[in-house]
Amino acid sequence: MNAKDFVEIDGSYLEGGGQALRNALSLSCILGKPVRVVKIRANRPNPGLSIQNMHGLDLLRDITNADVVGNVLCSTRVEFTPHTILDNTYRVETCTAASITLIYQMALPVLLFAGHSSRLIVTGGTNVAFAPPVEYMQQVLLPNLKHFGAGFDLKVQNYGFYPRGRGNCQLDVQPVAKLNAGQFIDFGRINLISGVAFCAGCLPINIAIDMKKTAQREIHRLWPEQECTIETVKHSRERAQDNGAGITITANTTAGVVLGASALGKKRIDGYVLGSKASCQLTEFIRKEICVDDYMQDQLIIYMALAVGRSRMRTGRLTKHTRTAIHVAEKLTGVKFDVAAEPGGQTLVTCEGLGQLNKML
Ligand SMILES: Nc1ncnc2c1ncn2[C@@H]1O[C@H](COP(=O)(O)OP(=O)(O)OP(=O)(O)O)[C@@H](O)[C@H]1O
Repeated sequence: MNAKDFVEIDGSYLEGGGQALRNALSLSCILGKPVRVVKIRANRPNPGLSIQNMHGLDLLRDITNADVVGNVLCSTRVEFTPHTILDNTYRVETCTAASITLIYQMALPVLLFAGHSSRLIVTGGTNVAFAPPVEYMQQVLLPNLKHFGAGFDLKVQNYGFYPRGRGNCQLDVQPVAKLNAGQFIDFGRINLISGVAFCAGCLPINIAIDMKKTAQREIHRLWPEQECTIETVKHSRERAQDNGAGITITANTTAGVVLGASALGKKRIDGYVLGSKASCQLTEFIRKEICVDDYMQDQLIIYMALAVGRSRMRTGRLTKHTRTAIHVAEKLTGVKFDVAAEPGGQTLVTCEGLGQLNKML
């Protein structure tokens, strides 16, 4: 491969985390364009490929039978030349608490452009810091992806937490002929707030109950009449071997908006603090009447770039993650994102997508 045949992505740009690498590699596979990612995760305390990135990279190599240079731990430079997208059952065993959802974040868009359905079984962490909790993927990403005509089925066999992981999930993906343009413009009215507060291992169910009560109190303080159902769960030993606790809550509106917020227990777990953190985040999104929450923003950019037609999302201030995702998508697809600040403090992001068709169908 000639040096000039690679599209080069600077992994230190803006956020400088793993997301630039994930988006660059996913787009490389879908578009069939070789990429070179340099200065990988330059702004992280431990730069270069993380274990999670390595597993994701190897997975995409297997899915597209790609030629890869630089797929070793801590590598700051990778060259990736994809071939055809192959549907199959893929297994990834991270043997750590590497985020399962971030590995899915990388592979999901690619498998949507396969010829048949695929299954992706991954072991690692289901609820770990700096990554979407598995409940967020099920309750927030899935309904948001439906706006693009895409979907998946995600089953959690085991929950896994830092440091040992040992979670296990199965993702089933049906391919699409194309992605529709996503419209996230009208807020509508809140019709349901719901969620799940969990604990596992030696942690008592009271922690989950504290999370639930605090979150409900915060919601009812602002909207006394609002229905807010939060399930409390203590995962059995069969389904979660280690200690862990967290809460994910979502708000659904009459216009089909789904916003999510979460909190994850770390060393000293206080159910009141976690419940308050997640509910304050969610109420902030609701008060701003945004249609895409702060975490979903960056995760939707790749779908907007590939869709047929003009996608629109009304969101809050753009995060660095989102601006990074836009930069990578523009560089690889050639599409242009328009970002406009709105008087109410919201931001309108629009993009005429590339109109990528699934060549395998
Ligand atoms: N609490 C959360 N809820 C939903 N999504 C989250 C949450 N925390 C992080 N994310 C998402 O996880 C991704 C994290 O990307 P980032 O580039 O920061 O990865 P990273 O921390 O560098 O990890 P790595 O380098 O190991 O890939 C982003 O898509 C972000 O929106």
